[in-house]
Amino acid sequence: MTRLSDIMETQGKLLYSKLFHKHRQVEVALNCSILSWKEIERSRKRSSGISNSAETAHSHAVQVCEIVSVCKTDEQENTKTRRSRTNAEQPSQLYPHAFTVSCVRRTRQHRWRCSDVTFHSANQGLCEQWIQVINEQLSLLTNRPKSLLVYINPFGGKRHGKRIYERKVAPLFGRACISTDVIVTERANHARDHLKTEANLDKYDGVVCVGGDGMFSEILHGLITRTQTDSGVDQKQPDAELVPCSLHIGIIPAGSTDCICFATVGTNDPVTSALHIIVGDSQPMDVCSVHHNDTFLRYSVSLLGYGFYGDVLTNSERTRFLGPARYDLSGLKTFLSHNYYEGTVSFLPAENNVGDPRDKLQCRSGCPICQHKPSSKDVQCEMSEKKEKSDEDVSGGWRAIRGRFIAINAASMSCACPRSPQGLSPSAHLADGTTDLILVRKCSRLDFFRHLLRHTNKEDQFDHSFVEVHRVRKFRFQPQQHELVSLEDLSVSPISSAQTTYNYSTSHSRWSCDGEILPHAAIQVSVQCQLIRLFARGIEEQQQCLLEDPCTLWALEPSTH
Ligand SMILES: CCCCCCCCCCCCC/C=C/[C@@H](O)[C@H](COP(=O)(O)O)NC(=O)CCCCCCCCCCCCCCC
Ligand SMILES: Nc1ncnc2c1ncn2[C@@H]1O[C@H](COP(=O)(O)OP(=O)(O)O)[C@@H](O)[C@H]1O
Ligand SMILES: [Ca+2]
Repeated sequence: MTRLSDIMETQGKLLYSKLFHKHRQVEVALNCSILSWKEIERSRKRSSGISNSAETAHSHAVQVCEIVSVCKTDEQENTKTRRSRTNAEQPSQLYPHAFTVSCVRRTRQHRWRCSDVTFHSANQGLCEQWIQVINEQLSLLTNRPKSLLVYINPFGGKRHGKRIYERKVAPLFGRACISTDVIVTERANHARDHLKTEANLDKYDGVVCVGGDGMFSEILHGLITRTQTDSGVDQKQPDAELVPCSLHIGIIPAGSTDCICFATVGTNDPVTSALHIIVGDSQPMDVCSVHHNDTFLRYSVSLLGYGFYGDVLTNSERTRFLGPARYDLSGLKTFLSHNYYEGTVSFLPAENNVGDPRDKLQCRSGCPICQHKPSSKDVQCEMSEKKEKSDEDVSGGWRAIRGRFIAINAASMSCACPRSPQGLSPSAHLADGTTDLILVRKCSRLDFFRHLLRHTNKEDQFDHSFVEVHRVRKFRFQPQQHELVSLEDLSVSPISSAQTTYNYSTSHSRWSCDGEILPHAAIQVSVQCQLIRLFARGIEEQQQCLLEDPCTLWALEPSTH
């Protein structure tokens, strides 16, 4: 059977009608990618040569892929609108039928909102036809999730996770006809364990995490482990070729730092995140696998931090009851302690085609550097070419730096968050298969303060003599001495030698791995390119927002006259 929309498409537009919007007559047109409308009277003036500067404000357009839903307007709503005007000649009284289109509207600072636009008509059949044709177009958008598995951490951040989901997110999912199974976690690792073994993942198009970076880490581990188990891959092998996860992960921010959400969406706002999930955005993301000798420890997507950030996290656990403020208090305490740690960092630099941490080419929506996904074979190939070219290179391209460090940070993404809107490494990429290794050597308190302060403004935090940064594919860290003695032995009783009294707890820091403490200081890290995908699109440039502005889109449309 030929669909109505197929017939209309052969005539250029899927649908075109004169309808009423906000008591004014408008021309409404739909093609396969854009729904647009403009006031008839004003557009006539324009065609007769009268000033058009004000008219563009009355022309609107929305991309079909950013329509959340379309439905018949509630009869009561419609009556209310009509009664609100006293004039008996109001067109909406003469045109009692209506349909409402809900769509994405961009507001300030990368925030999205859901806006309703209602069109009226005298003809009920015409309204039904509009609803049917728009719905047909929406059903062609196959990237949109229809069924989601939602995990809520009720204790993350300010403990508002459940309320945020129920009040701000669930109604939007309902409007977009997305079905959900919701699990409110009852203990730490509940979500991870459920994903690993119990959940029937065939039922879902994605998993939603309501919580902070720690909760995201649970979902990440559950999903990666499950994917490897189902594909027969042993993730514990350091050289295992991991299989990318087929389900997307959505993040509704309800934690303390929420840097993974902030760095992939541009804001920590539950409604914005819900809308990115609804429209089925897709952002691939690198995952670091962390091993101790040949033992698998954890995965990381944001910050692996030894020294300062490891200590901030360790010290903050005791004051978890303070919520997000625990990090500021612990940050101040750690800053005043001004500890440094000795060790050797070895790393395998990335090839030149992925840029440099100081090139100021920030990863944004549609980032060209992240478009090209090198296979592990490509990487091996480029590495061996590099090795051949360098005569003096006897280490397979690896470099080693020994020193005393206040902080060793590996940022696989910018780690932008409200505390640091540009992040720890502003030019790090979400999906280029590399991590930015930042080494902050021993320096004065004042110098370290200056370095920290630059994370809060636009100054270059790498422009210090005691800071260096490298874009790497793999790295290792070996703390000074006693790395083979277990943590418990060392932290309980300091080991004495003839000349020195050695105290593990002051000479070693701990690694913070996306907000979780690792049990070993000696680690090996390898970046797995684009192992997971989020319901996000990366941070949109200002320019991209402008292009998607309704007025601009209308100007691009062919005339309907
Ligand atoms: C002088 C002010 C300096 C401010 C410097 C801010 C740098 C912030 C960089 C944050 C990078 C965050 C990377 C992500 C980490 C998260 O995985 C992880 C877990 O998140 P979750 O709780 O949501 O699960 N979060 C964290 O580890 C929290 C890191 C927060 C660090 C705050 C540091 C504050 C430092 C304050 C120094 C004060 C010096 C004052 C001197 C007078
Ligand atoms: N029901 C629960 N009870 C206690 N801890 C939980 C529960 N659900 C998740 N967690 C754990 O809480 C920790 C912090 O969660 P997160 O949502 O990241 O909040 P925050 O950003 O405040 O740290 C995570 O390590 C997670 O494993
Ligand atoms: Ca990266």
